[in-house]
Amino acid sequence: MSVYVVIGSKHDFSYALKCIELLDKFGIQHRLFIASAHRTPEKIDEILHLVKENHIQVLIAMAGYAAHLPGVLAARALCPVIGVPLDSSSLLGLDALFSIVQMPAGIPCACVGIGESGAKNAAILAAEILALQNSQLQERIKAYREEMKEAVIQANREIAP
Ligand SMILES: Nc1c(C(=O)O)ncn1[C@@H]1O[C@H](COP(=O)(O)O)[C@@H](O)[C@H]1O
Repeated sequence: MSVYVVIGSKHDFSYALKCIELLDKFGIQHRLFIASAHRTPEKIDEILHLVKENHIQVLIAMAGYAAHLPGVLAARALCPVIGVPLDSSSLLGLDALFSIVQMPAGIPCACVGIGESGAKNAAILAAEILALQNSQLQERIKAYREEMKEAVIQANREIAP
């Protein structure tokens, strides 16, 4: 049970961390790569080779600007790819969002929201996909939701004890 996380630049690292923190919480193994469909197409080949060799079931790809990285990975890998649009450009992630979400029919790329919450949701969505075949992981997702619920209940107690 392992997920590869690919970021388009070292400058995207803080978003990758948010995602990886949650993958760790769910006990999902992961490996992080920095690779760009534009700048390092050879590195993409290398990653895709590892995806196949290691039977990776989900890929998470994060990029800002014209975010071709998730779509290129989706075109070449058979497993689901979750794209995370990042707000690194002056268009605040709208450019990346459209690049990821508007894939032509035939090559889907899942797309979560822009930035940090998207990075977190990508990890949770990956966990949900993997949990289809793993009841222990399903239990961890349930526990995570319970934790969130508790946090809201606690916050209510604090404002209206
Ligand atoms: N969108 C892509 C791709 C790609 O799609 O191949 N490669 C890098 N990038 C993005 O460019 C932004 C600026 O990168 P730099 O800060 O390195 O110039 C990053 O947010 C990266 O994800």
